[in-house]
Amino acid sequence: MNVLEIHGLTKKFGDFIAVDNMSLSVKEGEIFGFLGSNGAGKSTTIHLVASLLRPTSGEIRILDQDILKHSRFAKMNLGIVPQDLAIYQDMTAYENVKFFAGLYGLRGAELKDRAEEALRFVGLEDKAKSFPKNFSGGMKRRLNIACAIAHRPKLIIMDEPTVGIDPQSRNYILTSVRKLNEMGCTIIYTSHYMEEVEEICSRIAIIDHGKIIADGTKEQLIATITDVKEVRIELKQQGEVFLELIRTIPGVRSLTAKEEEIRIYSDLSVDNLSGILKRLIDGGAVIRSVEEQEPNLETVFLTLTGRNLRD
Ligand SMILES: Nc1ncnc2c1ncn2[C@@H]1O[C@H](COP(=O)(O)OP(=O)(O)OP(=O)(O)O)[C@@H](O)[C@H]1O
Repeated sequence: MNVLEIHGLTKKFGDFIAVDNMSLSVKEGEIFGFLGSNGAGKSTTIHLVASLLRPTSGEIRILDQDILKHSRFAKMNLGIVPQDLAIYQDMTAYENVKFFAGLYGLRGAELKDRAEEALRFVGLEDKAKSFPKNFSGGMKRRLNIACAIAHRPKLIIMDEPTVGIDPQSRNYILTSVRKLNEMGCTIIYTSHYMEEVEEICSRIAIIDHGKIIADGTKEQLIATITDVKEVRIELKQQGEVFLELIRTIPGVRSLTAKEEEIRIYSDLSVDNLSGILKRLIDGGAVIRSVEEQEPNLETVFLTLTGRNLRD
C-alpha cells in the first residue's frame, strides 16, 4: 500500500517554481530518502504534504485519502519533524510533548502515557521536567522528534533532523529512525548529507530544481553511472589553490577541494590522470596519495545535475 502519493504537484511563489509537477509514491514500511542540495525544494514539498502551504496545482494523498478533502485524517496519520525547531522554551519537555500530542486530539490518561512514551523513545525521560532552553542542540532535536511522534502517526517526515548537531545526537537520531521504522512507521527522511541517506534509506529520490530527477535503491541509482570516474588526490598543501590549474584538462567535469584533498570527477572514457598529476606537480603541489573511488550517490548527483550536492 502507498502511504503517500503525490500527483503532478506544483508550487509557485510568484513566478518562481519551487516544486515543479512532481509525482511520487512512498510505500508502507519504507525509509524513503529525499536527497537534494539547498534550495532544491525539499522543505516546500514537506510543507505542502503537511498542509502548511497550499499547492498551486496537483494532488497529495495520505493512505489513499486526499489531504485537502480529509484534512483531519491526514493530520492524525502524519508526524512532521520540521527543520526549524518547533518547541516552546517556556514549557518543560513533557509539557511540550503533551501540547503537540493534544493538538491531535489525545486527552487524559492516553495523552500522559503517549507523551511519556515519546520522551522515553528519544531518551529524554530524565529531562521531562526540564526546560528546553537549557538543552543542547541535539537534545532539542530529540524533543522535536518526540513532539512529532507521540500521536503514533503512520507516516513521519523528518526535514534535515541532523543539521548542526553533535555526532552522538546524530547517531541517536539515526537509530531512532530505524527503530520507528521497525515499529511500523513509514519514514520520509530529507537531507543533503549523502552519507546519512545512503546509510538508512531503503529507497532514495534525488530532487533538483523542484523535480525528482532519479528514484530507486542506492544500488539502482549507482548502477546508472556508467560514464564518470572519481579520483581523490591528497596533497601536502590546501587543495583549493590548485583547482584552476586542472579545471580545463580534457575530460574533467567537476572539481572540489576540502582541506588537503582534491576530488576530480572525469569522463570514464578519457585517460587524463597523468596529465592532471603533471599539471599539479608543475604547479608546485606535493602529492601524498592518489585513489580512484567507487561511484556513490554524490557521483550520481553530479552526473545528473553537473553540480556537487554541497555546492
Ligand atoms: N515563501 C517563499 N517565498 C518565495 N520563495 C520561496 C519560499 N519558500 C521557499 N522558497 C524558494 O523555493 C526554493 C526551494 O526552497 P526549499 O526550502 O523547499 O528548499 P530545500 O530543498 O528544502 O532547501 P534547504 O535544505 O535549504 O531547506 C528556494 O529557492 C527558496 O528560496
